[in-house]
Amino acid sequence: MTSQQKKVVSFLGPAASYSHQAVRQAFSEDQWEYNPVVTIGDVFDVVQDSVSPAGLVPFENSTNGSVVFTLDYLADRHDRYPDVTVRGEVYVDVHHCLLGHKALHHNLEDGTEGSGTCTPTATDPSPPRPRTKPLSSLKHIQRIYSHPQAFGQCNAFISTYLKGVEVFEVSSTSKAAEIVSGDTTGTWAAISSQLAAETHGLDMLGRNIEDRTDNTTRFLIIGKDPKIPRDGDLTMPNDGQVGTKSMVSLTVPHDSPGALAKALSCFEEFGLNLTSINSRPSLLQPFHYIFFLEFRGHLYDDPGQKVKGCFEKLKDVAENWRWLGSWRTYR
Ligand SMILES: O=C(O)C(=O)C[C@]1(C(=O)O)C=C[C@@H](O)C=C1
Repeated sequence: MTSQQKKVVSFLGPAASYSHQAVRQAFSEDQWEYNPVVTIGDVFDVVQDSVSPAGLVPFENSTNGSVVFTLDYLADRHDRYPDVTVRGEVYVDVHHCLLGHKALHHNLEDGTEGSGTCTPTATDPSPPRPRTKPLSSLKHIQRIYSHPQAFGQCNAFISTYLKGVEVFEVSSTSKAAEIVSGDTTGTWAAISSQLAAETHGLDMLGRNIEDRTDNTTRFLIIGKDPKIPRDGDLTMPNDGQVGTKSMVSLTVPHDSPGALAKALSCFEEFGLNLTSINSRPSLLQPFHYIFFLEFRGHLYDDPGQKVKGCFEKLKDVAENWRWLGSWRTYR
């Protein structure tokens, strides 16, 4: 297939981000052109504006929770993304590395000294133990760069071995590696992937520095036309499907006792199993919320009319609600 015939999938770049790795898992490079963009908002923009029929965004991490940037775009408070729907999901095992430049006079003992435990304080009497030790001295490190999500997944390592080091939040983990590759002082480090170390020729100062071995990020595939990517367009096989999921966002009358319970009972009534609930400020009034519900079921593969039945009921109890997509799941 020539590059002109390929469809475009957009994701949070630059190359070597975890989003890029998720794209490689789900979209064959034979059929898809990979388009790294700068922010999660850019992914929504190019999908809504039909520049790209598919996009991929991080949604939640098993250690650090929801990716609030993505929830905020799905909340679509300014009606900027009326046609964007979720079309699929991809899971990536996330193993972070500390990347930078080894100290010139490097003494291994410098980096691994201490008991590997963080000092207990009044606010954190039993701080978590890091799973791994640095691979070389970190005494020279003065700055660490990464995506806010990645910092939240490596608390124990940072608070034990990089205490007091200045933290810089950037748009992605691969952006962090790119910035550190341009460092001429040799004192900056990035929390990023093994692929980013190879891409930017950085030294590995720490490996598997995430707090938990089961650290996993779930990404959502978004599209505009519900037929793209249509079943079978993805490299993900049709076989191996374990079920379906859908997502809705909703607001309920704030001063009506039981309003949220009534909305949730619509799912119970039709035997639809909820798999996640998130909320973000609605920004209509302070401390009012928009809720995001995911459940097992598919709007267009709905033999018992359960999803349609639930949505009919939801119309009566929700103030506002929106179907945000239905997709097949593989785990
Ligand atoms: O920065 C990246 O590499 C991303 O793809 C973003 C992101 C996220 O926002 O969750 C993805 C996976 C990891 O959890 C850390 C960062």
